Amino acid sequence: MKCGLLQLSVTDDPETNLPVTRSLLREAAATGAGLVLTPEVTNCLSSDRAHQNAVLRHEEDDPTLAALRADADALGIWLLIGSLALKTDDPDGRFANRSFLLGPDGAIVARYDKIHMFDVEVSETERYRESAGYRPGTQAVVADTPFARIGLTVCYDLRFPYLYRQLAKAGAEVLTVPSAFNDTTGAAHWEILLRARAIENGAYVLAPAQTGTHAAHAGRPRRSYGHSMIVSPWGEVLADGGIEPGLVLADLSLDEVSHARARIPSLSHDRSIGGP
Ligand SMILES: O=C(O)CNC(=O)[C@H](CS)NC(=O)CCC(=O)C(=O)O
Repeated sequence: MKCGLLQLSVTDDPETNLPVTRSLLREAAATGAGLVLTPEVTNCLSSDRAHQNAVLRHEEDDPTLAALRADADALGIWLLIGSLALKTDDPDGRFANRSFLLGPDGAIVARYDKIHMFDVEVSETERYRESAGYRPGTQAVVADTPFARIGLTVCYDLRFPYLYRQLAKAGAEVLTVPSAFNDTTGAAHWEILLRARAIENGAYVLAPAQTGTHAAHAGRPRRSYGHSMIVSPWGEVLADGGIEPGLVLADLSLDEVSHARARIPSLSHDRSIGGP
Protein backbone atom coordinates (compact mmCIF):
# COMPACT_ATOMS: atom_id res chain seq x y z
CA MET A 1 0.00 0.00 0.00
CA LYS A 2 1.43 3.33 -1.05
CA CYS A 3 0.90 6.09 1.50
CA GLY A 4 1.11 9.85 0.89
CA LEU A 5 1.39 12.69 3.40
CA LEU A 6 0.45 16.24 2.47
CA GLN A 7 2.82 18.77 3.99
CA LEU A 8 0.92 22.06 4.15
CA SER A 9 1.50 25.64 5.21
CA VAL A 10 -2.07 26.74 5.91
CA THR A 11 -3.35 30.26 6.48
CA ASP A 12 -6.16 31.32 8.78
CA ASP A 13 -8.58 31.40 5.81
CA PRO A 14 -10.31 28.08 5.03
CA GLU A 15 -11.34 29.30 1.55
CA THR A 16 -7.71 29.98 0.64
CA ASN A 17 -6.48 26.67 2.07
CA LEU A 18 -8.99 24.29 0.50
CA PRO A 19 -7.96 24.55 -3.19
CA VAL A 20 -4.28 24.09 -2.26
CA THR A 21 -5.12 20.96 -0.26
CA ARG A 22 -7.35 19.57 -3.01
CA SER A 23 -4.76 19.97 -5.74
CA LEU A 24 -2.03 18.30 -3.66
CA LEU A 25 -4.50 15.52 -2.84
CA ARG A 26 -5.02 14.92 -6.58
CA GLU A 27 -1.24 14.77 -7.04
CA ALA A 28 -1.00 12.20 -4.24
CA ALA A 29 -3.73 10.04 -5.77
CA ALA A 30 -2.04 10.28 -9.18
CA THR A 31 1.10 8.65 -7.74
CA GLY A 32 -1.04 5.63 -6.83
CA ALA A 33 -1.28 6.35 -3.10
CA GLY A 34 -4.25 4.48 -1.61
CA LEU A 35 -3.98 6.18 1.78
CA VAL A 36 -3.43 9.93 2.05
CA LEU A 37 -3.08 12.03 5.21
CA THR A 38 -3.27 15.77 5.88
CA PRO A 39 -1.85 17.68 8.89
CA GLU A 40 -3.49 19.04 12.04
CA VAL A 41 -5.88 21.97 11.40
CA THR A 42 -6.01 21.42 7.64
CA ASN A 43 -8.80 24.00 7.31
CA CYS A 44 -7.52 26.90 9.43
CA LEU A 45 -4.57 27.73 11.68
CA SER A 46 -5.47 30.62 13.95
CA SER A 47 -5.40 31.48 17.62
CA ASP A 48 -7.73 34.47 17.23
CA ARG A 49 -11.02 33.45 18.81
CA ALA A 50 -13.08 36.15 17.09
CA HIS A 51 -11.62 35.25 13.70
CA GLN A 52 -12.21 31.52 14.31
CA ASN A 53 -15.81 32.25 15.32
CA ALA A 54 -16.28 34.05 12.03
CA VAL A 55 -14.74 31.46 9.69
CA LEU A 56 -15.18 28.05 11.40
CA ARG A 57 -18.27 25.88 11.00
CA HIS A 58 -19.93 22.94 12.74
CA GLU A 59 -19.05 19.50 11.37
CA GLU A 60 -22.43 19.25 9.59
CA ASP A 61 -21.79 22.31 7.46
CA ASP A 62 -18.05 22.49 7.20
CA PRO A 63 -17.11 23.05 3.53
CA THR A 64 -13.61 21.53 3.89
CA LEU A 65 -15.05 18.27 5.23
CA ALA A 66 -17.70 18.15 2.49
CA ALA A 67 -15.17 18.83 -0.29
CA LEU A 68 -12.63 16.30 1.00
CA ARG A 69 -15.35 13.65 1.38
CA ALA A 70 -16.27 14.22 -2.26
CA ASP A 71 -12.58 13.98 -3.22
CA ALA A 72 -11.99 10.73 -1.31
CA ASP A 73 -15.00 9.30 -3.15
CA ALA A 74 -13.99 10.61 -6.59
CA LEU A 75 -10.37 9.46 -6.21
CA GLY A 76 -11.24 6.19 -4.44
CA ILE A 77 -8.69 6.74 -1.67
CA TRP A 78 -8.62 6.34 2.11
CA LEU A 79 -8.13 9.82 3.53
CA LEU A 80 -7.16 10.82 7.03
CA ILE A 81 -7.96 14.51 7.51
CA GLY A 82 -5.38 15.15 10.25
CA SER A 83 -7.76 17.51 11.88
CA LEU A 84 -10.31 20.21 11.29
CA ALA A 85 -11.00 23.07 13.67
CA LEU A 86 -14.77 22.92 14.14
CA LYS A 87 -17.44 24.68 16.14
CA THR A 88 -19.18 22.62 18.83
CA ASP A 89 -22.35 23.10 20.85
CA ASP A 90 -20.31 23.40 24.03
CA PRO A 91 -21.72 26.11 26.34
CA ASP A 92 -18.24 27.63 26.71
CA GLY A 93 -17.99 28.02 22.91
CA ARG A 94 -14.80 26.03 22.55
CA PHE A 95 -13.92 24.36 19.24
CA ALA A 96 -13.07 20.73 18.54
CA ASN A 97 -9.70 19.70 17.08
CA ARG A 98 -11.08 16.65 15.25
CA SER A 99 -9.42 14.05 13.04
CA PHE A 100 -11.51 12.17 10.44
CA LEU A 101 -10.80 8.90 8.66
CA LEU A 102 -12.71 8.79 5.35
CA GLY A 103 -13.28 5.65 3.32
CA PRO A 104 -12.85 5.45 -0.49
CA ASP A 105 -16.57 6.18 -0.89
CA GLY A 106 -16.25 9.38 1.14
CA ALA A 107 -17.96 7.92 4.22
CA ILE A 108 -16.74 8.99 7.67
CA VAL A 109 -15.27 5.80 9.12
CA ALA A 110 -13.87 7.31 12.34
CA ARG A 111 -13.61 10.57 14.27
CA TYR A 112 -11.08 11.42 16.97
CA ASP A 113 -10.97 14.56 19.11
CA LYS A 114 -7.42 15.50 20.20
CA ILE A 115 -7.07 14.54 23.87
CA HIS A 116 -3.98 16.41 25.09
CA MET A 117 -4.06 20.21 24.88
CA PHE A 118 -0.84 22.15 24.23
CA ASP A 119 -0.81 24.53 27.21
CA VAL A 120 2.90 25.26 27.12
CA GLU A 121 5.28 28.17 27.40
CA VAL A 122 7.82 27.31 24.73
CA SER A 123 9.80 30.50 25.40
CA GLU A 124 9.16 33.91 26.95
CA THR A 125 7.70 35.14 23.67
CA GLU A 126 5.95 31.97 22.59
CA ARG A 127 3.10 30.75 24.78
CA TYR A 128 0.28 28.42 23.83
CA ARG A 129 -2.98 27.78 25.64
CA GLU A 130 -4.77 25.39 23.35
CA SER A 131 -7.33 24.49 26.03
CA ALA A 132 -8.63 28.07 25.99
CA GLY A 133 -9.89 27.62 22.44
CA TYR A 134 -10.32 23.86 22.09
CA ARG A 135 -12.27 21.31 24.09
CA PRO A 136 -10.20 18.16 24.68
CA GLY A 137 -11.46 14.73 23.65
CA THR A 138 -11.58 11.84 26.10
CA GLN A 139 -11.69 8.70 23.94
CA ALA A 140 -8.91 6.81 22.17
CA VAL A 141 -9.97 5.62 18.71
CA VAL A 142 -8.92 2.77 16.39
CA ALA A 143 -10.41 2.14 12.97
CA ASP A 144 -10.21 -0.79 10.55
CA THR A 145 -9.25 -0.50 6.92
CA PRO A 146 -8.59 -3.34 4.45
CA PHE A 147 -4.82 -2.81 4.83
CA ALA A 148 -4.34 -2.11 8.56
CA ARG A 149 -5.91 -1.19 11.86
CA ILE A 150 -5.21 2.49 12.46
CA GLY A 151 -4.84 4.31 15.78
CA LEU A 152 -5.66 8.01 15.63
CA THR A 153 -3.81 10.73 17.56
CA VAL A 154 -2.95 14.42 17.01
CA CYS A 155 0.23 16.45 17.56
CA TYR A 156 0.89 17.04 21.30
CA ASP A 157 -0.62 13.58 22.01
CA LEU A 158 2.78 12.37 20.77
CA ARG A 159 4.25 13.14 24.21
CA PHE A 160 1.92 10.72 26.02
CA PRO A 161 3.28 7.23 25.28
CA TYR A 162 0.55 5.31 27.14
CA LEU A 163 -2.01 6.54 24.59
CA TYR A 164 0.02 4.83 21.84
CA ARG A 165 0.41 1.73 24.00
CA GLN A 166 -3.33 1.60 24.45
CA LEU A 167 -3.85 1.90 20.67
CA ALA A 168 -1.23 -0.76 19.90
CA LYS A 169 -2.77 -3.10 22.47
CA ALA A 170 -6.11 -2.52 20.75
CA GLY A 171 -4.48 -3.87 17.61
CA ALA A 172 -3.29 -0.70 15.86
CA GLU A 173 -0.54 -1.40 13.31
CA VAL A 174 -0.42 2.15 11.99
CA LEU A 175 -0.38 5.19 14.28
CA THR A 176 -1.28 8.59 12.84
CA VAL A 177 0.17 11.82 14.29
CA PRO A 178 -0.98 14.77 12.14
CA SER A 179 0.71 17.82 13.60
CA ALA A 180 1.52 21.51 13.71
CA PHE A 181 4.71 21.25 15.77
CA ASN A 182 6.43 24.55 16.43
CA ASP A 183 9.95 25.24 15.21
CA THR A 184 11.65 25.15 18.62
CA THR A 185 10.28 21.92 20.05
CA GLY A 186 10.20 20.39 16.58
CA ALA A 187 13.96 20.69 16.15
CA ALA A 188 14.53 19.31 19.65
CA HIS A 189 11.98 16.49 19.90
CA TRP A 190 9.88 15.70 16.79
CA GLU A 191 11.87 12.97 15.06
CA ILE A 192 13.00 11.20 18.21
CA LEU A 193 9.48 11.05 19.65
CA LEU A 194 8.01 9.73 16.39
CA ARG A 195 10.71 7.07 16.13
CA ALA A 196 10.28 6.10 19.78
CA ARG A 197 6.50 5.60 19.37
CA ALA A 198 7.17 3.43 16.28
CA ILE A 199 9.89 1.34 17.93
CA GLU A 200 8.20 0.76 21.27
CA ASN A 201 4.93 -0.35 19.60
CA GLY A 202 6.29 -2.04 16.46
CA ALA A 203 3.96 0.11 14.37
CA TYR A 204 4.16 2.45 11.40
CA VAL A 205 4.00 6.10 12.42
CA LEU A 206 2.51 8.49 9.84
CA ALA A 207 3.01 12.14 10.71
CA PRO A 208 1.87 14.77 8.17
CA ALA A 209 2.87 18.22 9.41
CA GLN A 210 2.31 21.91 8.95
CA THR A 211 5.37 23.85 7.81
CA GLY A 212 6.56 27.45 7.50
CA THR A 213 4.99 30.72 8.58
CA HIS A 214 1.32 31.13 9.52
CA ALA A 215 -0.96 33.88 10.81
CA ALA A 216 0.46 35.77 13.79
CA HIS A 217 0.19 34.18 17.24
CA ALA A 218 0.42 36.54 20.25
CA GLY A 219 1.67 39.30 17.98
CA ARG A 220 4.34 37.26 16.20
CA PRO A 221 4.24 35.17 13.04
CA ARG A 222 3.85 31.55 14.01
CA ARG A 223 6.28 29.03 12.53
CA SER A 224 5.82 25.28 12.12
CA TYR A 225 8.63 22.78 11.88
CA GLY A 226 7.60 20.74 8.84
CA HIS A 227 9.50 17.43 8.38
CA SER A 228 6.40 15.31 7.80
CA MET A 229 7.56 11.78 8.47
CA ILE A 230 6.84 8.16 7.67
CA VAL A 231 8.56 5.86 10.18
CA SER A 232 8.76 2.08 9.86
CA PRO A 233 7.87 -0.30 12.73
CA TRP A 234 11.62 -0.84 13.21
CA GLY A 235 12.11 2.89 13.70
CA GLU A 236 13.64 3.84 10.35
CA VAL A 237 12.66 7.17 8.80
CA LEU A 238 11.31 6.06 5.40
CA ALA A 239 10.53 9.60 4.24
CA ASP A 240 11.11 13.13 5.57
CA GLY A 241 9.31 16.08 3.98
CA GLY A 242 11.91 18.74 4.79
CA ILE A 243 10.51 22.26 5.08
CA GLU A 244 8.81 22.93 1.73
CA PRO A 245 5.10 22.24 1.29
CA GLY A 246 4.55 19.14 -0.84
CA LEU A 247 4.07 15.42 -0.92
CA VAL A 248 5.81 12.72 1.15
CA LEU A 249 5.51 9.12 -0.05
CA ALA A 250 6.42 5.62 1.11
CA ASP A 251 5.24 2.05 0.71
CA LEU A 252 3.80 0.33 3.77
CA SER A 253 3.71 -3.43 4.31
CA LEU A 254 2.09 -5.12 7.29
CA ASP A 255 4.79 -7.80 7.11
CA GLU A 256 7.13 -5.16 8.52
CA VAL A 257 4.87 -4.86 11.57
CA SER A 258 4.88 -8.61 12.24
CA HIS A 259 8.60 -8.75 11.56
CA ALA A 260 9.44 -5.96 14.03
CA ARG A 261 7.14 -7.43 16.68
CA ALA A 262 8.63 -10.90 16.22
CA ARG A 263 12.19 -9.58 16.60
CA ILE A 264 11.40 -7.54 19.73
CA PRO A 265 8.17 -8.75 21.35
CA SER A 266 8.08 -5.92 23.90
CA LEU A 267 4.43 -5.19 23.13
CA SER A 268 3.50 -8.62 24.49
CA HIS A 269 5.97 -8.41 27.39
CA ASP A 270 4.07 -5.60 29.18
CA ARG A 271 3.64 -6.32 32.88
CA SER A 272 1.51 -4.67 35.51
CA ILE A 273 3.89 -3.01 37.91
CA GLY A 274 3.46 -2.54 41.66
CA GLY A 275 5.05 0.25 43.67
CA PRO A 276 4.67 4.01 43.91
O1 LIG B 1 -3.71 25.87 17.48
C1 LIG B 1 -4.27 25.32 16.53
O2 LIG B 1 -4.98 25.88 15.71
C2 LIG B 1 -4.05 23.87 16.33
N1 LIG B 1 -3.32 23.28 17.37
C3 LIG B 1 -2.00 23.26 17.37
O3 LIG B 1 -1.31 23.77 16.51
C4 LIG B 1 -1.43 22.60 18.55
C5 LIG B 1 -1.69 23.46 19.75
S1 LIG B 1 -0.97 25.08 19.68
N2 LIG B 1 -0.03 22.36 18.40
C6 LIG B 1 0.57 21.40 19.08
O4 LIG B 1 -0.05 20.58 19.78
C7 LIG B 1 2.09 21.40 18.93
C8 LIG B 1 2.77 20.56 19.96
C9 LIG B 1 4.22 20.84 20.01
O5 LIG B 1 4.76 21.64 19.27
C10 LIG B 1 5.03 20.11 21.01
O6 LIG B 1 4.55 19.16 21.64
O7 LIG B 1 6.21 20.49 21.19
